[in-house]
Amino acid sequence: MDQNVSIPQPILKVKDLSVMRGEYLAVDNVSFELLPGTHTAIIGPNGAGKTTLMKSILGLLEAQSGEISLFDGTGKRLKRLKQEIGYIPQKFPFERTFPLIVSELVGLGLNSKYWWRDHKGQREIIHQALEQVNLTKQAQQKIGTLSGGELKRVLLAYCLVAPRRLLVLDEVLAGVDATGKMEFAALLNSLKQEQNWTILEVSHDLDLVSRYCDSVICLNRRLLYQGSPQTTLTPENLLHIYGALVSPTCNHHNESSQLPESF
Ligand SMILES: Nc1ncnc2c1ncn2[C@@H]1O[C@H](COP(=O)(O)OP(=O)(O)OP(=O)(O)O)[C@@H](O)[C@H]1O
Repeated sequence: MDQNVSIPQPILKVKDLSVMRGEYLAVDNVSFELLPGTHTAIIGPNGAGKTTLMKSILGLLEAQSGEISLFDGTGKRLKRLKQEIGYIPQKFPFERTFPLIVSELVGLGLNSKYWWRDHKGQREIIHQALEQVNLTKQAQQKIGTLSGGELKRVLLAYCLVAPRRLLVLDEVLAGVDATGKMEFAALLNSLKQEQNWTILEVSHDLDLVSRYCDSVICLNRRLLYQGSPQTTLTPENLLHIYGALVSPTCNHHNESSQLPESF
């Protein structure tokens, strides 16, 4: 065996995780691992515990039992490493009259690694992030005036201004139009391929999941299936997961040549 070949270590390990929401066991004994540079979707019906699982991984909800190991970090080190996680929540409630403009919101994503830069350097990083999500024209716009889809892209730009190792997205494409979804998926794909970002995404869009994700976690409180889109998104499994006949419109995994070239 070649001693020089390094086996990639998981960036995230979840073991026997159970999480209560009030009196309700929302996540029941779930285990999985994520390898760096992969894009994984969590799918499942409403109320399946997807958001609960995400929030627990991020340390926003306490687990009842089980273990979560992120970047192999513990204690203070883990706190610092958490800066390397980008998170876009399902809901982003804010006061719409609050006088914050797009570029200011994106700038809040600069973590301590970039605060030492002068204003010009910071402005350049913010500009590049807005360019990546195609929102440079909205840079001076008040955040309360953005459309739902634009706000999602601003939040992605917020994650892009600092180097991340893990991007956690909770139904980030809900409310984004068809072109926007394709562009979003293309950007995620390039972050994964060119910068080795790991992406963990809750999604109800089985078509996009089947096109762009490397692996799928099917959840309904318990982890029902895990594997590639081809092996998990079968009609039999989907009937079991959703209790109804649903299917991705087609199975086009690995058709990455169809991705738009830039956002
Ligand atoms: N604060 C809470 N108190 C009690 N129960 C809660 C609370 N928050 C969520 N739940 C319940 O926990 C379960 C899991 O909720 P969760 O939001 O994780 O589901 P989900 O899979 O993300 O759903 P969706 O696809 O609808 O967003 C649901 O039955 C929900 O009603």
